Amino acid sequence: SFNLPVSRSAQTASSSSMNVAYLAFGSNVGDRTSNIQCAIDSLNAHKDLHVTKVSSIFESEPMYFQNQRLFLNGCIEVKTLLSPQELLKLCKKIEYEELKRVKEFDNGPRSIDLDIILYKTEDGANVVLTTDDLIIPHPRLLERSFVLEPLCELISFSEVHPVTAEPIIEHLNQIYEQERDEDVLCKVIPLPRIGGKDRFLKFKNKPIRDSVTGRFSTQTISSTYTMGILNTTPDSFSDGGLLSDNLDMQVERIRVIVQEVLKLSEQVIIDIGGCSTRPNSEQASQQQELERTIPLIKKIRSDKTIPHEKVILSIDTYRAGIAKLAIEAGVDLVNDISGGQFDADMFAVLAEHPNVGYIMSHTRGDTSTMTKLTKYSDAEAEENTIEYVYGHEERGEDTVLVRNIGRELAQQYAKAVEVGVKRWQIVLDPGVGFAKHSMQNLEAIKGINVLKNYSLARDQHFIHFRNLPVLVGPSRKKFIGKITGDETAADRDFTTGTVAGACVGFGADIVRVHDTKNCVKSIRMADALYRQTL
Ligand SMILES: Nc1nc2ncc(COP(=O)(O)O)nc2c(=O)[nH]1
Ligand SMILES: Nc1nc2ncc(COP(=O)(O)O)nc2c(=O)[nH]1
Repeated sequence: SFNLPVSRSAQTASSSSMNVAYLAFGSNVGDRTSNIQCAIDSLNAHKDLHVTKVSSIFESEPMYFQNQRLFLNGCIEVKTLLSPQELLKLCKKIEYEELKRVKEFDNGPRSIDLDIILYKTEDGANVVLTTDDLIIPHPRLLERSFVLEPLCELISFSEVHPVTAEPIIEHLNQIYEQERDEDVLCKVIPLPRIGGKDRFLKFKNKPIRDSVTGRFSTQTISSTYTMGILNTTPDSFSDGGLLSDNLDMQVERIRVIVQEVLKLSEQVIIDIGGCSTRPNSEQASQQQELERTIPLIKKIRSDKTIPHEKVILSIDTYRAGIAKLAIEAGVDLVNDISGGQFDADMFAVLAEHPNVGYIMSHTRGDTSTMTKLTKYSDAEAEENTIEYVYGHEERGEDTVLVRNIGRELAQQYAKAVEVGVKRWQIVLDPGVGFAKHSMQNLEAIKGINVLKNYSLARDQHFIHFRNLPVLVGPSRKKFIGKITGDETAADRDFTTGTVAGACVGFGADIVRVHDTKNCVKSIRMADALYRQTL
């Protein structure tokens, strides 16, 4: 194995006055996401337990007994005063009393399964226990990618398995070495159900071995999402507000976008904006933004001719109040160019809606100052911070910008999960065109895979962006014009298609574009070339 930075958390666990346990959750009966959310809420409600971290959710084929529904799995970290036996009792109570689990047979369907996989006492020592009803570490942990993958989002790379004494992430790599189909997991972002049916954003992640380091990092092999834009602002720089204040025309435009994208995709995302965010633009009032967006969202969602299970709506806003109303009106995603910096209430709104996705973008300052805040260096990295880009050796000059973006997004991420936003809701965005000059925008795009593998260890905190999807919004932006000479935004569509394809090549999972008709083709071509998705 390789010399990994030992994260502070491994050394200072003793400073926490609580025991730390890692639980695995699984569900394949009923409304699986809601079962998972209820189980987490029930655990958190216990006076002697606090849920401190929640992983992504992965959908996977049932292991052992195939003839049943797909499972949703993930892991959580809890701090607790409960002993392992008391914790087991609490898990069983939640499974059988609160979530009415009915155990038909071993490895069979279940509304919820809560397993204790690791348990550390307050001095950081690992518990190793074998009794009739409880074995710690979980005996089947090392054969299950649907447990190890989410667990590796929560623990530092140096965390070792208490029995094998090998880094846990090494055990995951050993599973991936076998290249089994069932280990290609699908990371899902749960969205509001419509008509009692599950709706997700899905990202099928294939473990790819890095030829230099021999380590595995996951690469998305499912189709890249096309996010169409509906700017309802009269001054939006790119389409001059052609559609502003005409609801029927806007719905017609949406119908066209839906039809264009669904020709080549399973789903389409439409981003509805009511307040321009281009540099130095005058900011619409909350009331204006509300009038431009909420009636439109309601009209779309009440339109029976639109296939809502395939049409995913996003609200492009940095205002918590607008986000809340938009969620109530039927949006599935909140797209916040400020990453929660402009409105302190934004994260609380997302924490209340665990089945709404959150696009957390990088920027600095505000729309009137961001063009000047383009100095990126390693000076900002605090001395007690260990940064690491898992699977990539680059930690030199060529990743300074992206590691800065990662560090600043990690700060927002930490605040968000502190308030109760779940990791499974979050999509990252490097913020192309926000607090970056032209060449830096190119670097941000080229560094997407570095951002996806960014990790930061500081004191008690370990944050890894593993499995977080990345959205990029290059469409018609100035950095394109700077290179092609196209002064006006509307002349940049052809080149936006080129850039959209390149974004897929560099690892983007969602690309935000104006000209959906042509860009969805560029994106599909790039999937065929880079993701072997035909
Ligand atoms: N994909 C998937 N397959 C499974 N197969 C069996 C069990 C039974 O697990 P247990 O031994 O902990 O009861 N759990 C899962 C699961 O959570 N996900
Ligand atoms: N997530 C995300 N959202 C965005 N919203 C607006 C704009 C500005 O472009 P527009 O005025 O053409 O919408 N760019 C982004 C972006 O890059 N990422």
